Amino acid sequence: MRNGFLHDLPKVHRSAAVRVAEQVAMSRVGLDEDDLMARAGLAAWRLLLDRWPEAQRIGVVCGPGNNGGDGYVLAELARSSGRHVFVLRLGDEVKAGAARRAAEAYLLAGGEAATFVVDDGLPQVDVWVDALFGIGLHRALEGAAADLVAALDHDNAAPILALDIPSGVDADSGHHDGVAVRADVTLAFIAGKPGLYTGRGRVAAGEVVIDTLGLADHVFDDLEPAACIARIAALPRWFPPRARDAHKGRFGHVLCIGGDRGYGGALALCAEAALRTGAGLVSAATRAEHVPALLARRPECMTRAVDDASELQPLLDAASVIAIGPGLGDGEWGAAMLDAALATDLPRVLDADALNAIARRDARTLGDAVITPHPGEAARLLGETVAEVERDRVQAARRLAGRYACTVVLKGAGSVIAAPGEIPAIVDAGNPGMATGGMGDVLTGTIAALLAQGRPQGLSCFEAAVCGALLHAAAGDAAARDGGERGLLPSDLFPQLRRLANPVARA
Ligand SMILES: NC(=O)C1=CN([C@@H]2O[C@H](COP(=O)(O)OP(=O)(O)OC[C@H]3O[C@@H](n4cnc5c(N)ncnc54)[C@H](OP(=O)(O)O)[C@@H]3O)[C@@H](O)[C@H]2O)[C@@H](O)CC1
Ligand SMILES: [K+]
Repeated sequence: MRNGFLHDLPKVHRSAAVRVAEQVAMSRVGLDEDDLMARAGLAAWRLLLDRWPEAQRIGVVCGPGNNGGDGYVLAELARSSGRHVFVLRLGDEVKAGAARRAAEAYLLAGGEAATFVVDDGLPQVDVWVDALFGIGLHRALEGAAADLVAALDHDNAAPILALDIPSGVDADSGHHDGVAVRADVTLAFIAGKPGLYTGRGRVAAGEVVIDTLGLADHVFDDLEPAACIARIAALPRWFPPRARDAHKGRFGHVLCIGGDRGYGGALALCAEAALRTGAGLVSAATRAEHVPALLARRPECMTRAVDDASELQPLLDAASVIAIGPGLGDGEWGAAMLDAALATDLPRVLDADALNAIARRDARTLGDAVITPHPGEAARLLGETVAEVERDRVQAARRLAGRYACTVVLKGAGSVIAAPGEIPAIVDAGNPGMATGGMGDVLTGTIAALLAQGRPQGLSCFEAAVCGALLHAAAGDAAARDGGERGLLPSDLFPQLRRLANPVARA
């Protein structure tokens, strides 16, 4: 792995930044709103033709703003290409300017349009285009807009292409109140928006395609990105082949601590993930009763019985990175282990019961650490509700990173990684099959192993967290392709972790 590799990741921008970029482009290049709308409508029509070349009946739902304007441009292109096009609009008058001109051009050319009436239902079409609302949405959908979105959800079997953002989704946060279009494909204009990649917005967007509308990157030069997007395409650059003269001491020593009585499995998953992600050495410190099972399962892991913190000390002395939390429990034993781990200055990954303990203690000094909360743990760590965390996952991860002065991986659909002073990253991989017990333990071991291998070259906690969260999600996708999402086990990720961590060797 190389330092600074995150600089290459594609960036996404909030809607306010997109509007500034649009103004910069218009003033520098001499484009106007109609030009951009014409480009947006054309890009959408081309994508529709590419994805659904057989579609003859095309329905377009058009809202009152410029997102609707994009829809009218597409409708006219489809109509003039001989397709049967049907525009459904809301009762509202189309906003003056480019959107109204696009609507008038479609209607003057003889295009069909009707106002949506809930009792009439939806016409049968081959594809729907969602051009109700884009980045100008400021409130939850209600009335006819909500009824139309519900009809698209319940009374329609045709695929949906959303323009810019699925209507009802907040482009910046991905939040919606339960009423939002669920698209098969979303074509984002000018730049990706964070809300397309995480939380509910990720689910609503389906596949995301970006069209810059011909605007050069420099229109964003002075604008702080909202996040960068980590995709599987980055993995080969992050995992170059190992030096031929490498030795195990070069790849760090991960010490996994956890597995109070009755919780040995979580620690076994964490330790095996660290081994499969390429740590040079892996040790496990756990309750005596788990030692035989762990040794039998993975003799490569140096498993030790630890009853009190004094027995842990020699293991801490030998380690280069700590992974603590899986199966740690909420008893005195776990608390003593956590105290001993936090007393070192070793880099550490904290998960599960370690996070619950930290939330109870209100500790604020985690040092060189990665924490990997799911939304429930994040809510406890922040003293907020899960709904508050999920309403804007990027901001919640940033709040956590600020509060605990460490790197945060907020798990869930589109995991978000944040750290003080870093542009947050969103993982564009993973699937619902991964929502199962033990997946987090694998993530903890994966990140710890990357942290160990990066040292002493200086792979930061943030870099290891982004790389590890992507590797873990991509391994989950590969495992799901090989047998399906339902019934996917955390241990199914192990062969995939190894395969994905060796992309060059594989090619
Ligand atoms: N900017 C660019 O670079 C480019 C932008 N382009 C396109 O324009 C889109 C942005 O267009 P936009 O600004 O006109 O906003 P849009 O999303 O159409 O909605 C605004 C309208 O909806 C209304 N409204 C809002 N919420 C509502 C609600 N809950 N329920 C009901 N009504 C609601 C709101 O009314 P208001 O609240 O202001 O009274 C207003 O009338 C963008 O996503 C992209 O597709 C491209 O053409 C190319 C370049
Ligand atoms: K839309």
